[in-house]
Amino acid sequence: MESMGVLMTCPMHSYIQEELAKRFNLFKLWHFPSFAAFAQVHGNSVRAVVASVKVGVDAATIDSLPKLEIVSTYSVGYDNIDLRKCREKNIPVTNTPNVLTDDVADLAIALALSLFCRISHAPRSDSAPHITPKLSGKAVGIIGLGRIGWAIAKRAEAFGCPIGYHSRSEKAESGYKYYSNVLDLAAESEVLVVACTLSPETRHIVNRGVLDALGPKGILINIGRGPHVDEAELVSALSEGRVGGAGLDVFEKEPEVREELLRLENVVLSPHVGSDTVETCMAMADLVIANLEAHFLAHPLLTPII
Ligand SMILES: O=CC(=O)O
Repeated sequence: MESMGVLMTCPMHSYIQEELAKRFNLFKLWHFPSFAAFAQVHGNSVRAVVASVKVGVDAATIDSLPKLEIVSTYSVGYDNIDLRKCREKNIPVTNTPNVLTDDVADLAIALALSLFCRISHAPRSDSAPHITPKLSGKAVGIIGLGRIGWAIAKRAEAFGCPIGYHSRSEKAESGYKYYSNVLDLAAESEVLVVACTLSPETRHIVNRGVLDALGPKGILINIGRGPHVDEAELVSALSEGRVGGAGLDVFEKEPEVREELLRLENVVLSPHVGSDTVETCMAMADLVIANLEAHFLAHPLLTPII
């Protein structure tokens, strides 16, 4: 498959770059001055695009690559891939579900623990008492009970937390309390976790009303996508003490992070690293490659979205 042209949209973990380069004719878009400059010279050679959360694939990119056969994103989320255009052109799209579920769920719990226990604010000496709320037993509300939401629920259950959730439909088999309305879920939660996929319907699913329902003792954890939360409203709610705290791995205008969030005391931030462990980066890379190989060998795709 060495002759198959594969375009990476942005730098990713060195393992995926090396493994793709061993198997395909790899183009690294960031080595070119612009996409237009790249497409003019190599556009006809690209049979596959490997995207990621940082740089997806829009309609114009797809239209500029006449031989494009498949898009494989090195992420579980695919909100930055133009699925409508891919459908129109019969281009399959794959993602990397399952392999990153544990890491993202672990990070959600880590952010909650860090906020409650104020780990990064703990004094170095015992000059001042460091007494904080505890996570164990707090009511946890999860927006989106998919694979990741479910894994977060299992972890929170181990902390003795009662679990509620909101999703498009009830999942009675979970045994958790279902809320058809996010406001009601927020009102009954002490920890509200965003774990749904981003779509026009879930954009700003956490708005001023939801933040006020969560209240001054509640904390918000977002390991989904930045635009799930109305960030301007979150900043106001945090500054005015209308919400207790926030643990955020994702931001509305990544990679930018609002100044106010960097200054607030009741906030813990991580730079969209939910799946960035060594093991998971390798597993995600292997899945991207397995999908590309399956496609070029005309085998069934492992994790198709469309
Ligand atoms: O955000 C991370 C992913 O979608 O994989």
